[in-house]
Amino acid sequence: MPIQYLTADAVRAAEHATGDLLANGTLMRRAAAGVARVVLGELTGTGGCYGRAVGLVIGAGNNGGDALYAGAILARRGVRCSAVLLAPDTTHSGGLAAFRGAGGRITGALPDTVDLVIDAVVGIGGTGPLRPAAAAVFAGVTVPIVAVDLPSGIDADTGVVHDRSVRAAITVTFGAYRNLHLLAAPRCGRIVLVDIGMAPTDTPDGLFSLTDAEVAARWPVPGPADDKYTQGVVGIVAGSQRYPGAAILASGAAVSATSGMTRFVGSAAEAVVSHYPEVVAVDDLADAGKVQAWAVGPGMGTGDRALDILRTVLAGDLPVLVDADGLTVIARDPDLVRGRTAPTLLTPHAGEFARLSGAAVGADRPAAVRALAADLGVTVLLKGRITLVATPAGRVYGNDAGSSWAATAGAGDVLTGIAGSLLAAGLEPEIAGACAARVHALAALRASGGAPIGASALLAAVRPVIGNLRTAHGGADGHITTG
Ligand SMILES: NC(=O)C1=CN([C@@H]2O[C@H](COP(=O)(O)OP(=O)(O)OC[C@H]3O[C@@H](n4cnc5c(N)ncnc54)[C@H](OP(=O)(O)O)[C@@H]3O)[C@@H](O)[C@H]2O)[C@@H](O)CC1
Ligand SMILES: [K+]
Repeated sequence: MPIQYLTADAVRAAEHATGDLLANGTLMRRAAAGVARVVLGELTGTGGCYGRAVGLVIGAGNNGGDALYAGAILARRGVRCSAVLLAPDTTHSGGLAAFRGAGGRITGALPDTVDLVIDAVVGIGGTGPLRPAAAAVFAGVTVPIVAVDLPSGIDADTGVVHDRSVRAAITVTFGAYRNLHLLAAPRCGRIVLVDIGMAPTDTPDGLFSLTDAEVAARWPVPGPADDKYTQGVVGIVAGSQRYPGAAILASGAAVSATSGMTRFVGSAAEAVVSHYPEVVAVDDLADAGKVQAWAVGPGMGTGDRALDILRTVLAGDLPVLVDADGLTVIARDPDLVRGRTAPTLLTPHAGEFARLSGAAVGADRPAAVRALAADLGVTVLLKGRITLVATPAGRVYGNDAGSSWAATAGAGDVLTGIAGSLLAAGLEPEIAGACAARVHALAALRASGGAPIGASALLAAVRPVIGNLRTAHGGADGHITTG
């Protein structure tokens, strides 16, 4: 099952659906126990709990209540707990009584020496940046911060990171992930999901991510009856004689991502074959031969020839991926793709997205990518540190790349080749996009090892990453016995 991320409203609905558990405070006690468990684990791992000092920053709502109950548990375990109350008149009363009763102290500011700080300013009820008083409390904090539900100052639904916001080492959340845990993953640190006994319902048009196990399970693998044609032949249209790089990278990625066959169309045919002799490369579309999907656009130019190729390919009924220069052509004439019934995947970066939609992506990335997908009636993959793939029906798959090393020239061409080959293998466009984004990100991480990389290094890591994913998730191939 994909991991689901909920909006604040959906979280509240799921909490309310628990009935008594919400009303009698059981959910909050469970949430607090989860926070305390994580904090105790951190303290234990860094020298022990007894006598250690923890500071709590408590806001006006239930998020503060979670932390105060957690503080009570910590205090009873010998942790010295001090809480700063940002809204003393509206502090959660039950939590405050429990905290005080267990020996917790209320202070005007965080003590100079604390081992860890708990951020309980706001949870899903927060809006906007940290207010100045809250920001002032965090200003000098250098120790790890454990965020309750979310790092305060980050929008729960859009993941917008306001200029005054918390950067957490660990985020402890409850019952289900919230949108920001994907959309602002780099600010959340390690995310711990605590089971509090609420069961969110599946929202088809929600936000999801694929687990590595799912990516491994969906990756096309040739079966005993397969030959080079049956696995899906991808046709790459990219690059030019003058600029062969995009052609080579996209074709190489297609060769690496799936077994079977890659065709190439373009004036860089000779250069492509010199790098990848297994590619069947021709200059003209008319000579291309049969494919099961097209991946069109990187470095192909934006002139009449590009328009002709796109017109021909998009008029057919095969799956088509369009990237880079191809997107510039489509931005001038969106009717080329609008209403297309065969699977169609557009893979813009932010600049290309703005050209296609007529406006910058803006703060609410899921909303923007959903709107463009719905408007054009095709699947849209918006590149970025958090790549988002939206279907016209509004379902979004996100992938946190875990690093930004893939922000390098030519990396997009590699993504085109991977996703194009997955389309040819028959994956739905949103799954092809999500799986390609995941493997692309893992390849960047593997290739980098902490140092800058170019797209060639990323491409070279694609095959080992797929192999590792499959091995790690039960995709081992048969073995040969001898003797
Ligand atoms: N329901 C349950 O039993 C369970 C709930 N759970 C927990 O409850 C959390 C949701 O609680 P909630 O709804 O009380 O909202 P919450 O996020 O604590 O605070 C909102 C208040 O803060 C204020 N405020 C707003 N923006 C601000 C800002 N930028 N900077 C500073 N202050 C700001 C604003 O108050 P104002 O000052 O405007 O009066 C607003 O009313 C949820 O995330 C989870 O942790 C779990 O225990 C599971 C069971
Ligand atoms: K918080």
